[in-house]
Amino acid sequence: MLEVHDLTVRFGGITALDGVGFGVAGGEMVGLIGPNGAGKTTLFNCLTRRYDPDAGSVTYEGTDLTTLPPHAIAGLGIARTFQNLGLFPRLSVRDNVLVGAHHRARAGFLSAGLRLPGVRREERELRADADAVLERLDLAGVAGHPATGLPFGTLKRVELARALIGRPRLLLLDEPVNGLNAAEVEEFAGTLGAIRDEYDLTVIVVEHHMGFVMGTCDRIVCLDFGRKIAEGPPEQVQRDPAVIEAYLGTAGEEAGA
Ligand SMILES: Nc1ncnc2c1ncn2[C@@H]1O[C@H](COP(=O)(O)OP(=O)(O)OP(=O)(O)O)[C@@H](O)[C@H]1O
Repeated sequence: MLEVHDLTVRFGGITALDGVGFGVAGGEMVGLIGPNGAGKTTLFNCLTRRYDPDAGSVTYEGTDLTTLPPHAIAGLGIARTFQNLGLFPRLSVRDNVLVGAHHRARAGFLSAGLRLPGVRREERELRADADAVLERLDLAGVAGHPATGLPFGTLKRVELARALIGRPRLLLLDEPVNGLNAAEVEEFAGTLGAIRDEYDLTVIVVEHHMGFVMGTCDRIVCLDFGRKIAEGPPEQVQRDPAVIEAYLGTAGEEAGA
């Protein structure tokens, strides 16, 4: 489904990604790990066209993403969540979720302004979809509540709901369990596993919480200083000397164990 080939991104003197390559098959859940500054978010930003790579390619179902404008990404079925939540504090939970469906709305400026019947039908459909996603993620009770003031664990689920309403086939999760307590992490892992099947998703997840990554992912790719230093099944990557060395000194605070 996705083929990352020889991807290189430089910021001035810093090489954030240095010839990184790996593939992701449809239906897989791949964990992207590595110490702070390894290049994980930069890689996500290349997949969603926020950054232009200096070299390399990203092929998604046969299309080279690097040739497309950023706004085309959602329409291809790629959605992401953000490490620090990208929600609008004053908008209700439902409206925050609906923001994730913007590329599905077909109505133009004029027909929307005139509120033609087709526009009203489209709005009804999107609202019904939003309500279904909210219900599925146990958010129906806070649908009308502004995002501000809600517990962090709830906001993380709102962020996931907003990605899901875009009907993605490839879901990119940036530190989805960061800041959650142990019980919330376990619950999120269970929800994600179920949703992955229900929505037929392929998932790439960046996460420092090793228990979560190793327990939920089929395969792990580990970056360090912009390079891929290991790739394989969780049990193999966990034992990889290069991975252990990369995490030495930071393992205690980052492992989230
Ligand atoms: N827009 C930018 N301008 C300059 N340098 C950047 C930019 N974005 C990332 N970097 C640098 O690129 C390197 C990789 O950063 P990146 O955020 O991708 O790492 P990461 O693995 O996601 O780290 P973390 O786990 O802390 O989120 C770092 O040295 C970072 O400082």
